[in-house]
Amino acid sequence: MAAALEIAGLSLRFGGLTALNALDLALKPGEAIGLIGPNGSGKTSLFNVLTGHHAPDAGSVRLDGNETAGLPPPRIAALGVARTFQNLRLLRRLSVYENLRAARHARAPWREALWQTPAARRREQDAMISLLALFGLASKTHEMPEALTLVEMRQLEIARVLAAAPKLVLLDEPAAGMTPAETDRIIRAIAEHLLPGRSAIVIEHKVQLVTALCPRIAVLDAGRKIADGPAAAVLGQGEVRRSYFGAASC
Ligand SMILES: Nc1ncnc2c1ncn2[C@@H]1O[C@H](COP(=O)(O)OP(=O)(O)OP(=O)(O)O)[C@@H](O)[C@H]1O
Repeated sequence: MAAALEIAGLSLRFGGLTALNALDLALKPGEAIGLIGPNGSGKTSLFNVLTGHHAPDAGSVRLDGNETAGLPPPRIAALGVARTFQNLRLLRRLSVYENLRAARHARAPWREALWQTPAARRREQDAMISLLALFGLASKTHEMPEALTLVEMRQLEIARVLAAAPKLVLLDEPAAGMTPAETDRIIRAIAEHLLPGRSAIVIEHKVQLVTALCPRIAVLDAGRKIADGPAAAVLGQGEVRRSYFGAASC
């Protein structure tokens, strides 16, 4: 089966610091992979290259066979890559509904946003409201993001990703700051609404979330991939346990 995402020999440097070092990683269509590694191991840098926020120093990124490395972020978003951020990036001056609509139009052609017929605008409104309802936000449509709880903000971020109808989803610590019960809720929302039919990379320090969502895990350490395979096997490897969980847990 052709890869949905194929990363080969990817390197990214910041001056003398190598954030990504000759990284290879391939995802099949519909595959969800967990990406773990200690702080500073290059996880967010990889997302930044995949979304076009950093141009790599070497290597290639192919999305459905199309080279995307070095393209600007709007071009990559238009090709179907959407992400969430570890430190939420909601549009604070826009309502919940407007946040969702802006995310949809980040992928849809601008002409579509400008020249919508009243019927098309109504259809879009209905679709956006249904999406908010999926994430338990129907009663918050006109609220500003600051009025939401942390879980609601993260639900909105995930709804924004879904509104962009992406092929590849990049989730950066979607349960950061959440209690175990809240983490369970977000796991359910991601599993039921976001992952089906899409490829995904999930960065997360919480093993509970990674193992619930991702049958496969890759591990980065100092910009290199040190393990990649079925979740249970990878988490059981001595090198991974030493690098990720610290010597105490070995
Ligand atoms: N814009 C930047 N300029 C300079 N150095 C950077 C920049 N972004 C990241 N780095 C460095 O690149 C390395 C990889 O950082 P990155 O944020 O990708 O790691 P991470 O695995 O996502 O870490 P964390 O789990 O703490 O978010 C780190 O040493 C970091 O300090």
